[in-house]
Amino acid sequence: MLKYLINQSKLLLLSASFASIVHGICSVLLLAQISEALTSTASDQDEMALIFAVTALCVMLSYMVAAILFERLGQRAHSELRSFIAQRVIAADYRQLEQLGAARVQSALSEHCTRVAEFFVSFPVILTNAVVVAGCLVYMAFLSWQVFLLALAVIGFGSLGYHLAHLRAIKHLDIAAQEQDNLFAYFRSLTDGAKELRLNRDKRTAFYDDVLKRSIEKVRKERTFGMSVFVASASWGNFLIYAFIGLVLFLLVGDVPDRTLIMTGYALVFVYMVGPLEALLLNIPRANLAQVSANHIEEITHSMFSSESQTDKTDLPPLQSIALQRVLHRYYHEQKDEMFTLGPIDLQFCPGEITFLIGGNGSGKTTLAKLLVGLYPPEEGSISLNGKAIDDTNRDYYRQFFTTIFSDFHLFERLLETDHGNDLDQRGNQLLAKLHLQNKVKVQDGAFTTLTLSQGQRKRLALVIAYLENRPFLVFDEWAADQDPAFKEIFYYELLPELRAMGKAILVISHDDRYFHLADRVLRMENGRLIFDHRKATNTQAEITTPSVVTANSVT
Ligand SMILES: Nc1ncnc2c1ncn2[C@@H]1O[C@H](COP(=O)(O)OP(=O)(O)OP(=O)(O)O)[C@@H](O)[C@H]1O
Repeated sequence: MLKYLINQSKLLLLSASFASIVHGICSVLLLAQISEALTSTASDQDEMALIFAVTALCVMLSYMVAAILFERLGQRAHSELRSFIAQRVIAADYRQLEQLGAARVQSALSEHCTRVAEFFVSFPVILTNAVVVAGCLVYMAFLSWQVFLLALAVIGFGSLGYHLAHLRAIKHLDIAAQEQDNLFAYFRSLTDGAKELRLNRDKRTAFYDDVLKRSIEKVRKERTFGMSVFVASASWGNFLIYAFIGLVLFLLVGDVPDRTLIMTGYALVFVYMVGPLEALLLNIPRANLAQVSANHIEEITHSMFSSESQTDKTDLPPLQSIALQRVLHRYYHEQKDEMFTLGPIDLQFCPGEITFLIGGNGSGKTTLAKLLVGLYPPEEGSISLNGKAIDDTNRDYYRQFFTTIFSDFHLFERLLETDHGNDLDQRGNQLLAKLHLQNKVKVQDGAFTTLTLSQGQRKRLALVIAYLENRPFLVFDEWAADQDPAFKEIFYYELLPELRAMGKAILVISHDDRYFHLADRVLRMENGRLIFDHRKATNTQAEITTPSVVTANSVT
């Protein structure tokens, strides 16, 4: 992931890195000049002052350029990551997304993105300071190769300790990153379960103490431990620096004739080098944290692969038929080690027909609807549209034939269809009046004026959108369950027949047995199997598996 971002902004990164390196080199040159000025007795002071001034100017300018470029890089990385993840989420197979869960996606889009973007803030600090330290070492080698060799030995020793600490710390940061995904799910429960938490004190206390607080604590503990290991290793590095300075000043240099002069030179280099070294040691953990987040984002986006080709805008041909042949879908419940199997199911749908899908809770009605509309690809069997088989290459195209209102439907504030023409507001408001919502909400500039409505009213808004979308096949999953009796009548007696008259194919998942007689066809499911299929128009009736389960009287 980091590599991808680095590749995306290669030129900017190269320029920023170049500016950082120039900054590091100029800083070391400045040091060399200070050292020379302190120890030399030369008479060309004016020339030295001029060179010093030019170098100082370069230090300032290169720092400014590097900082601005890296800030731009950080912001760009942040926005690119967000767009990248959002696009992957949009394109991902629906089932993958269901399995991944909203909390992990939220966590990737917010916290992990921020941490990766921070890499671009710590990167220039690391780069500049690495150059300063390297420059100081070169300067040291210039002063004495023995000291230089000792410095290399200390760096090697320090790096080994740092590497061992790194392995340990990363393990804990990984655990914290995983727990953070759970934490985001609990944060959602804070708002989604606001009513339940207020109504039940024990539940509220248990949720806060045993779930939320525990998770917050776990993230804190793991992250603190991981970062403490890094800080401890940074202190170890710090100690080594001072041990090195002591060794050089009191043992290596010894009692030489020019001791004061040599000591002044070394002292200056050391004092100058300590700051950058500390900054280096403290910023490397931040880069590591970014790497952990980048790995996490990669893992998440990897599990959101898309097996389908996306559809370009196409005009849909008239719907003639949709056929399901021996389609099958399984859900595996890992915790319970249980499998729910839907199918194999054979079905055919035609335009201008109202089909009711009925059956007990958990019998598989919604799952069948998801298979029918192409949200789930069949694990076995096939689906064909107008005689043409549907596969990964045309499933997105196939889905464009449907408008659905599932029980967990989502309303977008804007009417996002692109080809509504200029009269969108007018048509939207006419439909709002038709669905008795004209006093509650309006369509203005292609958007609803409010979505703060009752659940029944929100479902009517979803129906407005369904009318506007004007797709050939409509699927209503217990749409009327939240409607008052008067509007239920309107839905079943007026709206459904009107849609049928428009030539739409309609699948209504319903428990409203008072209206079953209005259907052209009734399907009943039980335990993932279609056990009853009755078509009124042709008066054909098929009891598909166990005839004793349903009697024709129950649906006619
Ligand atoms: N996303 C999912 N992941 C795993 N299992 C699921 C998922 N959705 C549904 N199931 C399981 O599949 C079975 C059928 O569920 P489905 O929602 O299709 O039933 P339904 O007939 O629509 O029920 P209801 O009338 O209560 O809405 C259930 O036993 C449920 O546990």
